[in-house]
Amino acid sequence: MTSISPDLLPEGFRDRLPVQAEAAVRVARAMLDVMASHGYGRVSPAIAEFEASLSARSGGATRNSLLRFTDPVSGHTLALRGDITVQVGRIATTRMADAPRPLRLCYHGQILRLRARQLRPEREITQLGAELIGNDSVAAASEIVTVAVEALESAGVKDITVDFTLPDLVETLAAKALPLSPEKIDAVRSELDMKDAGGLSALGADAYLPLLAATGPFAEAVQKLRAIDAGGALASRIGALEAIAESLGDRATITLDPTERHGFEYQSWFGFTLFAKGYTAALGRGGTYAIARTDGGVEVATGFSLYPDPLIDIVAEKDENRRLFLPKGTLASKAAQMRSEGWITVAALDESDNAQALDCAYVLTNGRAEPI
Ligand SMILES: N[C@@H](Cc1c[nH]c[nH+]1)C(=O)O
Repeated sequence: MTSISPDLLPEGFRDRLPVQAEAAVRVARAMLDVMASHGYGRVSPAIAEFEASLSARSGGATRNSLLRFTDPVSGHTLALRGDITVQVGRIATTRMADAPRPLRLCYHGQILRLRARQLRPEREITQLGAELIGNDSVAAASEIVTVAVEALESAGVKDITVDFTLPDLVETLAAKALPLSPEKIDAVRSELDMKDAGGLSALGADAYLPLLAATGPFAEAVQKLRAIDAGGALASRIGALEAIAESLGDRATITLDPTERHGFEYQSWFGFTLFAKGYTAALGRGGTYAIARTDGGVEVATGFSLYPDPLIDIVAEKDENRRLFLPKGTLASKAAQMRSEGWITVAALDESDNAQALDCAYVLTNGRAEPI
């Protein structure tokens, strides 16, 4: 493929050409079909919204990552969406506030980031996911993790790993079992996130050091976490993680990294990241969270988002070429028959059209598809 001139598109944006664009649709279709089959109704939120409401719902952390602009029509600052989950929350608590709970919704679209991230140079990213609104129980988390894994499987992803985390672990322990002054909570959280033992000691938070070791394959890591669990503050969390893990069975490898916070800006007691063999970056993320309601209350929810861009190129590469060249003069009825048999027909418009040049792997010869 010809290289792209750097001034054709801004950094981090890309066009998909035929084979990749088709693979993107197929991957999305397969994943959305899984969500639909579990009862998730599709919503399609707006690409841009008022910046103030979008960032208020995004949990401060994403405010600086939104791409903003002034709308010449309304005069307001708008932002391009950076996470469709937040928009689904807005829809659920406004226009669908009276819909029965639990409310199952799914979505698919492009999101935008102001800046590229270390492992992801893209700024326009495909996001696809499901949100279960009105429930953040173990049953809800088990369903969400299962649907997420099934959605990845539907796109041909194998050797999936689900990494569990406890996003509010530090707050939970700091409340009583391992007391911390409120101003230290954030600092301890970020040292744990960076796995920095020295940093923790410097903060006088040695009691939190063993948490760094409670990481790895689920069964062992959960035992370590239980051994640390001062005063049983985490007993119900540990039980919940075990129940979710059990519901997954041997469908995926499960690991635990209880102090992982990165990317879990608004999740509450449960979070998970999806990885798969052959992919360096995470393919998805999810967890439990709370959505602000218009009456000042909150509503709990559980959901996941997948980021399928890296697997689209792989699916595209594996694509079998089913393009069949139809020489000039082929009967329309024959062409229709070949399409109904699953062929992609490419009709010659004049005698000079060439099968190979038109990327066909087969030519219709004596009424049959013959490989070139
Ligand atoms: N939208 C979140 C994941 C998520 C969905 N629902 C709950 N959490 C993300 O992309 O990081």
